[in-house]
Amino acid sequence: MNFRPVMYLFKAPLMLLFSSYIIVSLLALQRAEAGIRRYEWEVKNEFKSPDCYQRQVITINGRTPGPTILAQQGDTIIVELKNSLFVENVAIHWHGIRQIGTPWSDGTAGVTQCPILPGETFTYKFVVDKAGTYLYHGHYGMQRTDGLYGSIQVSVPDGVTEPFAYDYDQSIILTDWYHKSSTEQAIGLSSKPFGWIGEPQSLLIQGRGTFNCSTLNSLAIVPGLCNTSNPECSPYVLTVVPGKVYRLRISSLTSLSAFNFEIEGHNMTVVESDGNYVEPFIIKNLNIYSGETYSVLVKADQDSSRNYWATSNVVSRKPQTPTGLAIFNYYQNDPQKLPPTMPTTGPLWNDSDYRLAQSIAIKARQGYIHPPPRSSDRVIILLNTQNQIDGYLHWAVNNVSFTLPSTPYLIALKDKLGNVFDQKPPPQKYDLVNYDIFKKQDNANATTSNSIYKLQFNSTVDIILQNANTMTPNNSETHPWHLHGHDFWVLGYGKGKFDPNNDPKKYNLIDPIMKNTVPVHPYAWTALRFRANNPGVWAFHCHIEAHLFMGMGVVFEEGVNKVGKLPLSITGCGKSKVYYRP
Ligand SMILES: O=C1O[C@H]([C@@H](O)CO)C(O)=C1O
Repeated sequence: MNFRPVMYLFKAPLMLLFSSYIIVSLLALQRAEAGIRRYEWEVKNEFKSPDCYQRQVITINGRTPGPTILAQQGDTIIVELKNSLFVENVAIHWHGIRQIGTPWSDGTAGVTQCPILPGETFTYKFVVDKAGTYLYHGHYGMQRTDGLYGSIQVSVPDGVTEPFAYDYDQSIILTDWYHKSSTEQAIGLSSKPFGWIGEPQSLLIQGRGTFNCSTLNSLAIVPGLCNTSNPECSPYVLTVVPGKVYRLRISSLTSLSAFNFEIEGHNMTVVESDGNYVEPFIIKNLNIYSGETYSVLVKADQDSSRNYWATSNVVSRKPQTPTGLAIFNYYQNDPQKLPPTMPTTGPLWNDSDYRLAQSIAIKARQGYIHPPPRSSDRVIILLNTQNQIDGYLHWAVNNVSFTLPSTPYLIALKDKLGNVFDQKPPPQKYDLVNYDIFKKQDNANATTSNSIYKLQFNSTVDIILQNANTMTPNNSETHPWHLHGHDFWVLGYGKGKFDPNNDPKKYNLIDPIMKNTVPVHPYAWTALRFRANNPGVWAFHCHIEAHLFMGMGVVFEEGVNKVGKLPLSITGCGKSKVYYRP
């Protein structure tokens, strides 16, 4: 009897099993590979005309905004960043990414790393652990203002669906734009007499705006410098197909301005903010502060025979900058065809109640609520003020204006490099009884310091941001505060002075949204809660570029002894350059 066919009968399934094993393994390899997103970026100085006026900007691979990072939850992002700037250092912060286990990749020069020197290549490597809308931008000096920024879009893992449906997904970054470089701005801010940056020259939507060249002072006119027919500054166009739903990931990386964003004739349903699902609410226009991100759903359900305006308008400060314009273009109309209407002008710039109401409306989405701890272990009240220190204008928190040490905190603390910064802890609160937040104050005892708050690892911390009058009578501004390394619960907002005995009773402990950036409104307070459970050193600061530069920030340390071995690549400045010499 010939057994061969029988053998083959056994062999065939075995071979099938084996080959399918190989295919599955190969697929698995591909999956593992697909989980790594590698980028090579070159950061350069170039001339560009984002609003038709040519100035020096900072580009990534020739672009501002830089390339969008598209990733899936759980992916590892590797960015090899070559600093080809002529004379400036650089660092890039991954805004909204918590950097769990990789605090050295947060990209905050002076806090988590030494800045990257010209000619050097630095590798950022981190995991995007939560789906949502995030950003990246320069975090050295005020380089974000020079156009060094972009979007990070993280999608849900395979097999998971979002709690809302849409047909298309698009990131749109809103900014304000200055004709002076960040260095010129920084010189003014740190001079005597003080040179304020002033209001922006134009507002950009996804890196494009239009400056009215005819308003240039005749002395400033250099042929070709301002050219409205330059294609670089043609308005941003979003082409939509009638009947389709668009998820627009609207974010703001302004230097100074708070915005109101609107798409003429179209409602928006807010569904996500800073990487957290929002209980959907419908709005005509969106107030958005620097450092915030929102996903809104927009249905292209209006008259498809015409185009519509998408606009950004300055709110909270008296607008002196023309409306930012983009075109919401219904497919098959000419994308350049201007809408037949006047662009929308937004709400009254000084209607803070309107903005406060929208802040209060934001709640966590049902089914996606992360309830906060019922109580906290520590309450830190941070009074936001303007001050004069030795004749220089600063911003301060509890009368301490923040400065950076030359040795980054993370290296100094983790590797015990000694007292490279002021060891006296900054104040936990201000004089709640006597300080009048409604009056211009001298704040004569204000100082500058690089001291930090040390938080007990795993403790629950409440932060109360208390706004006050500036050094201008009858003036209080809006400050968007951004926390690195964490999302926090937004427990409440209130007008006037925070009352530690009664206001906490009104906190929302049921369905507060978690965010990483939140505004404190004029003459008002905002209460946040977070768990100090991410080993590292984290900045918390006003996201207005000039205000941070003027000292409006603090730093938190938590569980630094639990941080893994620091990569050598983050060292090389301050005391760390001596320490690591063999
Ligand atoms: O920091 C600031 O300085 C100016 C003004 O207060 C002094 O010129 C202003 O509007 C700020 O926000």
